[in-house]
Amino acid sequence: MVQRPIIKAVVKTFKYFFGLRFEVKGLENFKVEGPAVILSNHQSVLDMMGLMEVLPDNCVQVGKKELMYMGSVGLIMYLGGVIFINRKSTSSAKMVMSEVAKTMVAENVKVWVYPEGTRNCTGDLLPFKKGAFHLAVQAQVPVIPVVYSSFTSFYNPKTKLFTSGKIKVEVLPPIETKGLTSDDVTDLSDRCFSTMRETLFRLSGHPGEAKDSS
Ligand SMILES: CCCCCCCCCCCCCCC(=O)SCCNC(=O)CCNC(=O)[C@H](O)C(C)(C)COP(=O)(O)OP(=O)(O)OC[C@H]1O[C@@H](n2cnc3c(N)ncnc32)[C@H](O)[C@@H]1OP(=O)(O)O
Ligand SMILES: CCCCCCCC/C=C\CCCCCCCC(=O)OC[C@@H](O)COP(=O)(O)O
Repeated sequence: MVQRPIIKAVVKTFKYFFGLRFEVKGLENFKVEGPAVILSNHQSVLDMMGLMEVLPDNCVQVGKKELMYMGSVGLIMYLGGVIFINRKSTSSAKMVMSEVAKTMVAENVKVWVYPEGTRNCTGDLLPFKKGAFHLAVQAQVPVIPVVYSSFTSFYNPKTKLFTSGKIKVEVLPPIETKGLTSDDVTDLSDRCFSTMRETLFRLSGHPGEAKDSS
């Protein structure tokens, strides 16, 4: 898909306009052979810049179906291969995800999912939805967590705070799912949640947590 690198290159440039800097660690963790499910925290539309900053080749994202109707932006997402799901219908979303489990393996594609299922700019994580973990277990592919530090020091839509800022990004080591079954989904989700929350607090200098000094 020739359009994906073009979308990535264009969206990446938006950071200069918004005064955002990214400091990325762990990109080598994306170098797993074959498909994988990538998970990340989701704070705001600003995440689209963070997504493009690290997006590996051959990777599509899962998005809510309402985004498809956002005019030309929806069309660009469609052309970029975004998989649209209906969050209001668990059965329809599950059906789409099980198709994705088959095609990602057949076509060697990585799938990026926001397991919180919605934007959340509180400086913490929302409880994870299960879809991404069922997907990884059904496809028997690793899960790769990616964590972005909290935006709260420079971005808060409620108080209309929006200044320039630095976002720390860490791509964590892959977590294998080979041999896991649907009975293991809750454990897998809990494990990813704890690891990602710990990393979020470390990267953001959350009170009571060791602040990342780099
Ligand atoms: C110039 C401009 C250019 C712009 C270009 C930019 C391009 C980039 C675009 C990027 C798009 C980004 C979009 C971001 C979003 O839209 S985030 C919102 C959408 N994403 C999600 O919602 C993903 C996370 N959600 C899930 O995974 C959910 O689980 C979901 C599948 C949607 C189902 O929702 P829900 O029912 O609310 O979830 P639960 O997790 O509570 O599940 C209920 C029970 O069902 C079981 N379950 C879930 N999934 C499966 C499955 N696949 N197979 C089997 N069973 C499943 C789950 O275990 C629950 O049952 P139990 O309680 O465990 O018994
Ligand atoms: C003041 C902020 C202005 C920010 C503009 C930043 C520009 C960023 C680059 C890309 C252009 C727009 C792409 C739009 C994609 C929107 C993805 C998104 O964030 O969808 C929200 C969805 O996940 C969850 O929705 P809800 O939180 O449940 O509703």
